[in-house]
Amino acid sequence: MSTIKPWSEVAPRLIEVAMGRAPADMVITGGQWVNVHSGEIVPETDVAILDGRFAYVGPDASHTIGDDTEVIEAEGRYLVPGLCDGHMHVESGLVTVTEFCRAVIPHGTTSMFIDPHEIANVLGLPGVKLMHDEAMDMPINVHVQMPSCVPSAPGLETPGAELGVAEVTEAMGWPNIIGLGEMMNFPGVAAGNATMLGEIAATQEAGKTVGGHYASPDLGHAFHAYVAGGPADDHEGTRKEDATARVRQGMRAMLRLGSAWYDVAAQVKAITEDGVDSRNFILCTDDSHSGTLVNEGHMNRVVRHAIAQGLRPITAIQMATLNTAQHFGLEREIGSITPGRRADLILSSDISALPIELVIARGKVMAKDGALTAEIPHRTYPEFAKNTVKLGKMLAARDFEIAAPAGANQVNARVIGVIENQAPTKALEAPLAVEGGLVQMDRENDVCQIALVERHRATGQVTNGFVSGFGYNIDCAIASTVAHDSHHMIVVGTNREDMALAANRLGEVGGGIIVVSKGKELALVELPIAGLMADERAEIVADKAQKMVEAMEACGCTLNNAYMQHSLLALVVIPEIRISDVGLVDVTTFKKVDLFV
Ligand SMILES: Nc1ncnc2[nH]cnc12
Ligand SMILES: [Mn+2]
Repeated sequence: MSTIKPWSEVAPRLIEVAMGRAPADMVITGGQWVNVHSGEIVPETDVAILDGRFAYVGPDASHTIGDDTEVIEAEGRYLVPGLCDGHMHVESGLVTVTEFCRAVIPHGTTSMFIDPHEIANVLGLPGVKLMHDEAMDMPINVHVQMPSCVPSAPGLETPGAELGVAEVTEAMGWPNIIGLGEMMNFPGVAAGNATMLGEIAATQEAGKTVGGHYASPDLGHAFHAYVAGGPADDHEGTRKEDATARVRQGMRAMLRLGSAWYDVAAQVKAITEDGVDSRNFILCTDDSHSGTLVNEGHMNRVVRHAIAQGLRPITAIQMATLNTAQHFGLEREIGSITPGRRADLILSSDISALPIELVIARGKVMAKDGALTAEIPHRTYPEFAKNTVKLGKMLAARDFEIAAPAGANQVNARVIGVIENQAPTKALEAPLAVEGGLVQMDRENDVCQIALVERHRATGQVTNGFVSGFGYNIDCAIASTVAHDSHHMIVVGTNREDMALAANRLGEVGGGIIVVSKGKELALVELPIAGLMADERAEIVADKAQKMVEAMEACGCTLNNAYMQHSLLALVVIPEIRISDVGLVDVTTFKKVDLFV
């Protein structure tokens, strides 16, 4: 258990160190202090640390050095506060909280704000508690938001569990809950839905932060009503005006750079072009899969990217440290290198390229030059969190057949259009031929089938539809039990026998992602925990995921991080159109729509 003593308990000893009456545990000398409070870079600064907290930050800490003090010479390198991810889903990394932390600490991440609504949709409150308890044992600060929308859109999907005001109220009493997870049911808020407002009230009464999710381009009355309802931030903006609107209304604008959501560049223009105050902007990742974590980075990648868009380095760093801490009411615990705060600090020789050369968390050296140097014990998950894929029957090609209306020899079908590097989809229509009473795919025009296979209640139910934009051009099928947010199983394919094979195989292994073609398994990423996560190291999962990506490419896929798009096709709270166990959902009207126009 990695505990951090409260400031009040450590204060007397911090004073002794600052006065030179007692030795520090650690002193870092001669750094350039990235002061996120004043916006300055203060040269020749020393830092003294005791009991995991900063005791002294100033020009000379020699009076705090004792015989057993560990002295680290910064030699003019930048002293950067440990980086914070303001909104993320651990499950999108395909690994557990422990393995996610193991992967991101070397990138300089020392605080994470996680919304475990993914495991909540599969295992309910017990699943949230599993990740909440695991997070408390981490050597970095992993704060948990209580999921607010399980289901994400009542009546439009049937997840494996349901959460409401009672569960939120209970969780608000847990020690590591920082607030409410993203309030995705934005039409419900605008409609004054009692459950949504009850959850928000329970959060506010507990003095905690309400996370938002307003995934709509409508900045009119519905947006104003949403803000009035209480959500305090939002990460679903994609345009400059989205960011400005949120900040003007007193929300924090969370700009995300995930594996496949590139929403920083457009929105940061509100600051760089229009001069909007940056203090209410926060950087986050939302969804990073294991390959991104292992090969590109985590919050260091987001900060570098934000600087590359023209932000002053200190502004980008504020958006990933102090701004985040202030948003969650933690500015006196994390987010800056100042006395009393948790001693989370990065040493870096270049404030723009931000190479992460040393990572200190809670006063302990955790990583050097990109490699973890501290031990983090492996976490074993209980049996109830496994074998969560319940298909109820062996699926066959006929389960994926789409019957045409009687007598039709052509139909006009609604098609989900995926958009590269964006979470939203396009609602398309396509003329499709009918043969033998069955609607045919149109590989020439990149229209293949999509199916949602119900996997929580063993109903054997399959909902079929069409999708476009992946580029698959041979007989193949890709199936995944990571299918935000209800996490049934999404199967995309050009061949119905392959679709059945893919689905049945995932049922056998307890969940994951699989690519099959012409009856052969090309790649498989097993995710035994809730069908969402592996309890293996991120490097191993990333390697398997890379083979999965290459297999998708071998099937003709040309999309960047197509797996991420695949995993969002059931997310009935991001426009324009999604597939659900209730059918096709128009997410601009929040209504079920027919497959044929
Ligand atoms: N951006 C997002 N909004 C809602 N649910 C999600 N699950 C993963 N990413 C999400
Ligand atoms: Mn969201």
